[in-house]
Amino acid sequence: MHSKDQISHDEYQKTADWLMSQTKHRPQVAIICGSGLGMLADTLKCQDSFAYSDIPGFPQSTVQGHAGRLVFGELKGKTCVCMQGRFHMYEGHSLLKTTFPVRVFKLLGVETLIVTNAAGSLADGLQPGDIMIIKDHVNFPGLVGLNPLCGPNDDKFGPRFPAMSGCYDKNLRCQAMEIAKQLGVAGLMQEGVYAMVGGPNFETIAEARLLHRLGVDAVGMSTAPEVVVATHCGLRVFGLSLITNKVVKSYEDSV
Ligand SMILES: O=P(O)(O)O[C@@H]1C[C@H](O)[C@@H](CO)O1
Ligand code: HPA
Repeated sequence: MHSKDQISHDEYQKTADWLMSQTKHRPQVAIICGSGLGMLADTLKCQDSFAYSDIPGFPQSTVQGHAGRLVFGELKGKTCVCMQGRFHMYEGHSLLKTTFPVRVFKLLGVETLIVTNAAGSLADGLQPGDIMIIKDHVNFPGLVGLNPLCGPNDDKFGPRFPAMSGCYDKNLRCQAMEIAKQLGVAGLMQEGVYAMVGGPNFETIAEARLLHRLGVDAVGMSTAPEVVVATHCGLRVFGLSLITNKVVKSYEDSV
């Protein structure tokens, strides 16, 4: 990593200070809305919203279906901040830029990060329209050193070698399943393992078979770097994948 790619603590703090000067909301929960899930932010009450282009230091979203707005407000009695649109490695952002908002959330006083994404299913039991509660992830870019924590460690955020076992909070996963049962939608939900690939191309059949054999249930191109950075700085994490497609695993099914 080049030193020009580094982001100083002051830069995160400046963005957090600017946001706190613009809104009275002090969120406990941050929600990153994946592709097609941005409408959740529209349901917040007493909204204050900011275009990413107006927020000092914030990266810009280039993906269709991502509005590029940070929305503060109340959701079921909790003060939240929602990202309508996230940053992906395949857009050309450095991993520190893709995860920039997570550290800003920490400085705003957020305690819990909810990550959502669109993902392709590799598991027989996960159909398009189902929701997977993420119980763990395989961070393929991270395994080969494409990790936002590479480079000098910022001790003010967390330790040099943070543990990632249990990074998806067990209590939150259990609560989500209980609530799904109460709402009568448990049949659409199950826990599973998400894998992040770099993208932007979708998987070859050989790659899909490899992921399946490795125990991956759903695959996408985001989320893992945000969760790594959130866990590093002590945020509690809950994650959901909205299954948008079945990944093609058979040469007979390919077009
Ligand atoms: O932000 P997310 O992860 O929902 O973005 C979607 C899913 C894949 O990462 C990528 C291609 O579909 O866009
Ligand atoms: N592969 C990778 N990323 C994805 C997919 C997929 O099949 N669907 C949605 N995001």
